[in-house]
Amino acid sequence: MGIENLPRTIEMTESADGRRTARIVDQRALPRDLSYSDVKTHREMIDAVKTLALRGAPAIGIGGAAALALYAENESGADDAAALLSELETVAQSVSTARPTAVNLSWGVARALEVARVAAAGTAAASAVADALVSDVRAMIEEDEAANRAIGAFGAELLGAGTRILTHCNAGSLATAFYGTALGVVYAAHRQGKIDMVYADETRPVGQGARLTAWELGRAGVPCTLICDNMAASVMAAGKVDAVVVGADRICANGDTANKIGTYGLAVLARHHGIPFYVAAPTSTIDASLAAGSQIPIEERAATEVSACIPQGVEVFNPAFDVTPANLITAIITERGVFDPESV
Ligand SMILES: CSC[C@H]1O[C@H](OP(=O)(O)O)[C@H](O)[C@@H]1O
Repeated sequence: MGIENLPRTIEMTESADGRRTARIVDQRALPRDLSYSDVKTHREMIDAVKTLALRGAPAIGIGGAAALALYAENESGADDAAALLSELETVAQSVSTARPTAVNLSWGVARALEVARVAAAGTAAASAVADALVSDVRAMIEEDEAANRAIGAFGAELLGAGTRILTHCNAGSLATAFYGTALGVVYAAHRQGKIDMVYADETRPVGQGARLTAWELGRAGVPCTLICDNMAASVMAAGKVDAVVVGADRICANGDTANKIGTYGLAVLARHHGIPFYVAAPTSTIDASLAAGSQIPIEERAATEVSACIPQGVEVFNPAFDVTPANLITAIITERGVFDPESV
């Protein structure tokens, strides 16, 4: 067992019929089945992101860029580079708004659009633009894994022997191209023999912790105890947690951080119990255009995610994320190093 047992979350390949394909792990089927979906159009990618087949901030950033590459290779009938670029400007709008909170999605789409613009400036052939888009998605995948391994290394330095971590949702290999951010810290520290236990919050309502984090850690051979979200306080009070490490979907200029709903509560609990609270994220998750967390758009999802049996006439509130203020975050771990939240 080890991280080599983990699947690659997204890869650009070709299907048997020769069409360009983004092969993704269909995370909706885990932990029951490890199955893959072959995404061939930008609308299929939008659907994969909206339905959480592909999820996790860095992973959907790569998916967003792949959507433009798939459009260019499989859908466009443009006669030349200029016409294709014009079509991609429209496609980019629909892809980048598939989910509002993780800045990585719009970051990945914007990067792809710039790759297309640069390619189109140097060629009249639409096929050359498509090739450039596919190549850059592959580069993005490699860069993301490298960033995660750097985050892991920096994060592991913060932890001592016998560390017990609590984490929330899935900021693991499945949320990225490979290796993960918060779980990247866990994997690096585990390799150094520092991890005694990882408490994984189930993470209501969609269960990314139970379905994905516990599955990943099991395959990687990392000790994991699954808990309900409402057990985190008691586990901390019992002195069983040495550090909380979570991912992020958007980090503002002042260090306020959006992450899976329930993260803010963990930060308050950690502060009450004197436990360090770390956010692990690549710099592509930083949105310096937003001054503070109050400006972060918070996705609200379907009521049916909360419960299958909702009494007639009962309202349901299902925000998928919340914002942790910078003053509750001990440090933000990026591929460039560890930073105070206010100076990230
Ligand atoms: C490193 S992934 C960041 C972030 O994305 C997850 O949200 P979702 O499962 O809805 O895509 C969760 O907030 C992770 O911490």
